[in-house]
Amino acid sequence: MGNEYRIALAGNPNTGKSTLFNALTGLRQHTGNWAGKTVSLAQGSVEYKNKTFQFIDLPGTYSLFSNSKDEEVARNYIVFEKPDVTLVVLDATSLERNFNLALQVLEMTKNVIICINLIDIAEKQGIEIKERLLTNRLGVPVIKISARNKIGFPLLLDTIDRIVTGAIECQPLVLQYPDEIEEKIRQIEPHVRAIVGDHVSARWVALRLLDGDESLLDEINRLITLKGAS
Ligand SMILES: Nc1nc2c(ncn2[C@@H]2O[C@H](COP(=O)(O)OP(=O)(O)OP(=O)(O)O)[C@@H](O)[C@H]2O)c(=O)[nH]1
Ligand SMILES: [Mg+2]
Repeated sequence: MGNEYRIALAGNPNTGKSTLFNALTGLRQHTGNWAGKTVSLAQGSVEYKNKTFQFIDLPGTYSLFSNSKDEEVARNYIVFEKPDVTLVVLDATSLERNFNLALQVLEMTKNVIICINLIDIAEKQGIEIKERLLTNRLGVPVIKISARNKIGFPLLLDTIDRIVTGAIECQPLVLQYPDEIEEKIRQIEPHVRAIVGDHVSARWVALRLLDGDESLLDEINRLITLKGAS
């Protein structure tokens, strides 16, 4: 299945992930105007340039730590299932709040596209979004879309295609923490890398360990045990 790629949709609740998913895949997954609607992972595919893009609609979450089952589901999918590309869907009318999750995803995985959705509403409100500047700052493609009006889809599909073929190489911004934390990361990271290898970002795991994320440790333990048994 060399021509099949998995594309995950992540984002805050109510940013239009399921609307985008339905519009792209033609599947009629129920969407609603309230938070936390998506609980199971809907999947649907799109054929594009002799490739199959398998889209996975992740639950909407405000962060990707271990605060809830939904956060764990979305986080585990991005980190351990390793989709070929992760789309982060943001609400153009509340970018500042939405970027919190986008920055978390950039710490977790490399191949990311930031989709700034609800651009129709933002334009009506006079909000100007400089996607080129954002692309340069974040090191990954930033695309303006309107899922409901199917605006921006050709560029989005083409950008996915160019990432999976290697024509675009994402170089996500590495967030710098205060010196004290960076020093701790430097101490922990090599030990983490010895355990997780290149499969998961060692810097991200080190940060989560510093944060005392025990649920993540349990998940890594579970995966190592499974791997050892197979
Ligand atoms: N005006 C406008 N509304 C949109 C657009 N995209 C989505 N919406 C609306 O935003 C609301 C939320 O959309 P959903 O697709 O359910 O959002 P979601 O991200 O899947 O939400 P959760 O599953 O709860 O995380 C719905 O009322 C959509 O019709 C858009 O481009 N423009
Ligand atoms: Mg949804």
